Amino acid sequence: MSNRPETPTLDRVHLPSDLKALSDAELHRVADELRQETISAVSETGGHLGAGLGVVELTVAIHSVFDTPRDRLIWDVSHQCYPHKILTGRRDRIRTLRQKDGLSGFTKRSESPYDPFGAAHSSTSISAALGFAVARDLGGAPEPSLGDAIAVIGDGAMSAGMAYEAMNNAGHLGKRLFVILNDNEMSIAPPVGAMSSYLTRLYTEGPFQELKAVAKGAVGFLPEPFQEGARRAKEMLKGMAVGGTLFEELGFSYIGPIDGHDLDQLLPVLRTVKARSTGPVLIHVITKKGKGYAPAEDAADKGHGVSTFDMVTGKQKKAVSNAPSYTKVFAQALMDEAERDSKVCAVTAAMPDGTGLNLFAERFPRRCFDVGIAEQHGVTFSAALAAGGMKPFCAMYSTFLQRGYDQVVHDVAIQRLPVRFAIDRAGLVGADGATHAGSFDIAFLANLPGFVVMAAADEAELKHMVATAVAHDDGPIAFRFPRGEGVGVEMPERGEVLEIGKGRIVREGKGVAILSFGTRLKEVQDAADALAARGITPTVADARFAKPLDRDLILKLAEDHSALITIEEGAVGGFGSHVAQLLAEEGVFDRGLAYRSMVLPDTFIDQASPAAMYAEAKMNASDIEAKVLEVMGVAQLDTKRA
Ligand SMILES: Cc1ncc(C[n+]2csc(CCOP(=O)(O)OP(=O)(O)O)c2C)c(N)n1
Ligand SMILES: CC(=O)[C@@H](O)[C@H](O)COP(=O)(O)O
Ligand SMILES: [Mg+2]
Repeated sequence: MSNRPETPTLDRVHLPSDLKALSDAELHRVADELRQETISAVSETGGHLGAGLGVVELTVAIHSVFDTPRDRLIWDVSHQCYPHKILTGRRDRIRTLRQKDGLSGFTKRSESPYDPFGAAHSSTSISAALGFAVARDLGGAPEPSLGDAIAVIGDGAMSAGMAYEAMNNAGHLGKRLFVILNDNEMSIAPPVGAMSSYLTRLYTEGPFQELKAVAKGAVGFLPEPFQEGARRAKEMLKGMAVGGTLFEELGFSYIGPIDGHDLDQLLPVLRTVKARSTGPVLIHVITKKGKGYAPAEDAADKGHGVSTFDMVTGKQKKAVSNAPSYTKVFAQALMDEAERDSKVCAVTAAMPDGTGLNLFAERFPRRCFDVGIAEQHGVTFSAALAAGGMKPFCAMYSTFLQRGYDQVVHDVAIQRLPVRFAIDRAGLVGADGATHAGSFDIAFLANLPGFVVMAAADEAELKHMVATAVAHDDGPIAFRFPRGEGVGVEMPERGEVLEIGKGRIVREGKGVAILSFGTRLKEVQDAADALAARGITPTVADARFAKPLDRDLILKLAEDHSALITIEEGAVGGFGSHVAQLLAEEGVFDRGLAYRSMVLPDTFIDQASPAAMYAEAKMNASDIEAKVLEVMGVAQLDTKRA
């Protein structure tokens, strides 16, 4: 397979409107070439491969039947949108995916009119499609004017409550709306839960084969698709607990299941629903994640997320690691603790591999719970596990915990329940960009009464924080750590229980103190080394806790130095804001302390490498060095104290 495939038919397609001039036979060729082009592009960029390969035919069919961008097409999560981007005028930039100044790996309103609604967190597509449908019917008509609304949502995303909230509302409103359920029996990991089993039953039981046969032949059910589809679905469900498909109960016409890789099924079904439908319709499409590329199809994760790879062998080019990843350190530390304490248990919301809990699940299957994409439920479930006497570790990415925030406040914090939040992907994450940045958790947790909020400065600190969290039974506690590998520090045999609300001095200096919260500590140390060459020797401290603050340490640093700088991998409103509040309340500013806080800027930073993103945020070692020089300039260093 050459790295740049021959794509004579795809080359004729610059925009979706070009598809309309093609015969169905030519559309088949477009789909085949689009698949090769997607594989080729991702082999150079890395990214989300399997999901896009699974919707190649669906993408061609939707764009050839519907009239995008007037018809609003909304991809749920949108990690499957690369073929869509290739067909919608972005093929010339597709090899810049997920890179600085390149195309986003997700749909993005600012990138193209063919991306009417951005996404990257799951299960928002039906709500968005319904909003467009209602805006259309109310006469809201920005350019291009509003046509149909189509949501494509995966079976994994259908585990989240939000999808049902939207369907409940859509069924009630009865608006013309299309939901395409892309069922590939995969989330990132194999999907879990009763809903997943339900979907499987819809097509694995006998009647599906019958329906499939009807669909394959003369597509005989099409003249009256809704009635026939509904009738068959009901037949299918005879003997099951419910009387019709769940979707019908919610007010949708149900069509399917149909083979999502067969354009001869997809095209007539979509043409028919477009011509005839008046209300909400759910089209249940069966696909294969990774379809058409053996290394993806054969992989356990179906090629969900890959680094750059060799197209012929599928072998991914992974960077050599110098230290264990924070995720692995967390998982290992938690397993060690669980070995000693049978109350330790763990909760993930559809991210077992990403959070390292796949390892925990292998060792302690009864104490590990994958709740599906259901962060809200995951948090409340953890709260009740804690109320029931267990020691739950609710392991979530910072960005996804946002979805469970009310539950964090209402179910955990107010009830002062000892849920342990292991917050992975804290700070800027790189190629996934702004939607996945873990920017806000310090701010949204440290303002909650009774919460303990920690950030690990390195992997040894992370191990201590896991031990601290196990021991802390008096209310909620959170610890955050970033994506990627640690700094390579020596690891303690066993995590040590830290004193709550106490930081540590890392190096003694004078004049300026830098108080770090989290893994910027390494950059701070590098900056301090560089400053030493100029004869400037800042004190460096690791706060460990944003809540409760180490008041003694902070006030002592303020007392002993002329200037204080705080730094954290989070947005304004977090650690630095709490320090500033303390300093103000204690009248320290009145006594002339120069204070600066280094936080993420008040913008959403687009995808790039984490280092480039932190450079944009002005938070790398050179920026810290510059900040020290700046603050020394304005501090008019008190020589007595210096
Ligand atoms: C709220 C939220 N939680 C978790 C994720 C991480 N995530 C991204 S894709 C994915 C699996 C989605 O599965 P599915 O919807 O079936 O799509 P597929 O990849 O199978 O096409 C998960 C868990 C997310 N994007 N959003
Ligand atoms: C689309 C999505 O939300 C996930 O696939 C995410 O990109 C995974 O991120 P990590 O690579 O950091 O696990
Ligand atoms: Mg899926």
